Amino acid sequence: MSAATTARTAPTDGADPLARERAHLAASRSALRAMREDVQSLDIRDVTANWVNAAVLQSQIEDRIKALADLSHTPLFFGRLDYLPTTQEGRRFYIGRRHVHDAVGDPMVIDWRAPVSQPFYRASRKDPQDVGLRRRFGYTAGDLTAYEDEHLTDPSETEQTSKLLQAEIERPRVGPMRDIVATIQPEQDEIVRSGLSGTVCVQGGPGTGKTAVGLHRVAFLLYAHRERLARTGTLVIGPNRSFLHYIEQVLPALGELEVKQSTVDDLVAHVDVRGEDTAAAAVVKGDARMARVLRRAVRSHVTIPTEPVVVVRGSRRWRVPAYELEEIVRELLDRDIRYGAAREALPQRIAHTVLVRMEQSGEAPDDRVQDSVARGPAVKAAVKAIWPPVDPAKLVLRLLSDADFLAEHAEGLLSAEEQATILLAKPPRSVRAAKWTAADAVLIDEVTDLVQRTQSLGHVVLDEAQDLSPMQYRAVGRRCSTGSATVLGDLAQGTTPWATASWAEALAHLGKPEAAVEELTAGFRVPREVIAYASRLLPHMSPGLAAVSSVRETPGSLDVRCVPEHGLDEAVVAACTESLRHEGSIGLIAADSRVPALAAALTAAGLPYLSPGEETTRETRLTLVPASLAKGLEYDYVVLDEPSSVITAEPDRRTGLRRLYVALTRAVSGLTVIHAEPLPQELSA
Ligand SMILES: Nc1ncnc2c1ncn2[C@@H]1O[C@H](COP(=O)(O)OP(=O)(O)OP(=O)(O)O)[C@@H](O)[C@H]1O
Repeated sequence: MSAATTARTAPTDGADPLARERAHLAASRSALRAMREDVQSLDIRDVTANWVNAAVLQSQIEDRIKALADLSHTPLFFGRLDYLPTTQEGRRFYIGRRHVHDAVGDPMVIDWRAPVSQPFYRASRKDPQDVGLRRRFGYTAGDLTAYEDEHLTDPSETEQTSKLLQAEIERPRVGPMRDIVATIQPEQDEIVRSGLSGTVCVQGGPGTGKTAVGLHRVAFLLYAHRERLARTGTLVIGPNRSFLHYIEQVLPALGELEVKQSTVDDLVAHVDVRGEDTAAAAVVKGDARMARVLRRAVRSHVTIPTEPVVVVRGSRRWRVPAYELEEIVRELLDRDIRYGAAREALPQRIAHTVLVRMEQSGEAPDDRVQDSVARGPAVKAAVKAIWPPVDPAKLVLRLLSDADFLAEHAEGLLSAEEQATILLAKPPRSVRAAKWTAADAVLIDEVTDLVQRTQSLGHVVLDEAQDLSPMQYRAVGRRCSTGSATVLGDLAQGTTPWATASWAEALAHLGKPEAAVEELTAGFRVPREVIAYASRLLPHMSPGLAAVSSVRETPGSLDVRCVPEHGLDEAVVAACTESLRHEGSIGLIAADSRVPALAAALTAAGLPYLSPGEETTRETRLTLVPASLAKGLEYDYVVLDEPSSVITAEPDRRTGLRRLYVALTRAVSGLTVIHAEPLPQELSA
C-alpha cells in the first residue's frame, strides 16, 4: 500500500487482512474469557490461613474478575504496531485497554500504557522509533470494520490526517465523557507519560484535551507505579460536582476504579458552609498573606514561661527553673514543627530535664519514670499554660470577630481596610452558630494543618486550576506535599475574582515552584469557525494568550441570530428544537438569571431537559446549563442565549468576557448564538 492512510471496509475472504484482524479480535476475546474463567475458578480455601486473609483475597479476586470483563462496546484493541526486524525481532503488537495473553502466556493484546505501546502514540515519519507499520482500527457498534495504515519508513508515503481520528472526534457525544486512549496525540502523550516524581502544569485553551490528558496520566501512573500509589492514594480535583459526575466514567473505563474525586470545597469540609462572602472579602481571605496571619495567630498561643515547674516524687521535689523551660520552648518554636507535634513533645522534654536532675543527684530512673513525670499533674498544668490546644475553627472565628486580635496578627500584612473587609459585622455567639463561607473553610484547613500535618497523597490532578485562590492552592498543595501533581487550566478561563494571573505564581502557592509548564495548542472540541469567533475576546481579557488552533474544519458550525426582544425565548426554543434534529447532546447555555424563564419556555414547548451533571441519554439530550456551571463541559450542539446578559451577570467586564468565552467554547459541532440586545463590541471582528 503506498497511500499513507488506507481505510478498508467490508471483509471479502479469509485472506483479506481485515478478516485476519477480526480473527485476532475473536481469538483475543476468547483468551480474555479464559483468563477470566481462570480467576473465577481459583479455590482459595487451601491457601489462606484465616478468614481475614480469605476476605481480602476474595475481594481482590472479585476486582480482578471485574477488570477482566469484556465490554462489548469498548474494542479490545484499537491499534497495531509492527516493529522493524531491527528491534523486537520484527514483532507485532496489538494495542488495547488491557493486557490479554493466550494459554501459554504470550501477549495477544498489550496494555496501551506499556513501554512497548509508546511508539503507537509517538512514532512519526521523522522519528519512526523502529516501527515499520502503525495500523489504527475503526469499529462500528463494536464490530471491527476498518483499518488505516502508516508505513513510517516508506519515503513514498505522505503525511495525512487520520480519518479514524477525525471520526472519533466527531462521534456524537451522549452520556458521560469518554476516554481518548485510541487517539492520544504525541504532545498529549508526552504529558500522560511524564514521570511520577515531577509535577506538570498544562496551560491549554478550550478543548485542547487537558481534562482528558489529566485522567489518562493518572491511569498511566497507576500502571507504572501501582503499588506505591495504592499505598499513598490518588485524587482528581474538579471545579464542582456536576463536572466530576461528567468525568467519573473515564477512569473506570480504563480499568482504574480506585481513584478518588473531589472538589476543593469537599477537601476542606471541616465545617458546614452556609454563608457567602462578598467578592472583596473572599479575595482577602484567599490571599496567601492570610497564611502568615494564621501562623502568627496560632503561635501566639504559646506563652513563654515565667514560673518554674516543680515535680514532687515521693519525698523529693525537682525544680525546672523558668529559664530552662524558656529554652525548651524557644527551641521547639525554632524547629518549626507543627504546633500539635510540639505540644506533644513538650511534656517529654520537661520530664527529660527532671530526669537529668535525678541522675545528677545519684538516682537511676528509667524511661518509665520519664513517662510518668511527663503525665504527672505538674507538667500537665505547665504544658496547658505554655502550649494550650488550638481549635482551628475557634481561632478563625476569633480572627474574624475580634478586631484587636486580627490587628495584632495582621500587622504589616493586611491593611486596615483589608482587615475591616473580612471582619464580621455581627459576630456569632459560638462556633456552631457561625455562618461559615467557602473561604473560611479553607482558612480553617490551613490552621488544622498548622496544628497537625495533613496527610499527603501520591498524586493529585487539579483541573480548572486557574480559578483557585492562593489559599486554595495551599490546601491542595499540602495534599500532595510528598507526592506530585498534574495541574491543568487555562488562564483565559479564570472567572473568579482571585483567578491566577500566572502559572508561576500558582505553582509557588501549590508548593511546586519547580514544576514544568507545558502548553497544548491543538483544539479537539471546538470547530475552527467557532473558536475563531470566541478568540476575538482574547485580546480584551487575556492579552498574550495564543488562540487555539482547531483540528476540525466544520463549515456552517456558527450561526448568530438577532431577534426582537419579545421573541427571544421563542427563538431560543426554536434553535433547541432545530439542534435536536441532529444526533448527539445539546446544551442551552444562559446567564444564571435567565435559567428560570428558559426552563419555563422549554416546558411550555414540551421539550424535556436536564441539569448539568445529569447524564444525557438517547431520549433526553438537551441540558439547560447556567453559564456559571458550563466550565469543563461540552455538547455536540450549543445554543447560547443572550451573550450580553452572560457578561453583565459578572462583577466586572473582564470576568464577564471570560465567562462568555467559556460559554462560546463548549460546542463540538455547532453553535447558535441568539441575541436581542446588541452583541458585545468585543465580539465584532
Ligand atoms: N487526542 C484526542 N483524541 C480524540 N478526542 C480528543 C483528544 N483530545 C481531546 N479530545 C476530545 O476533545 C474534547 C475536549 O477535551 P477536554 O475536555 O479534555 O479539553 P479541555 O482542555 O479540558 O477543555 P476545557 O478547557 O474546555 O475544559 C473531549 O471531548 C475530548 O474527548
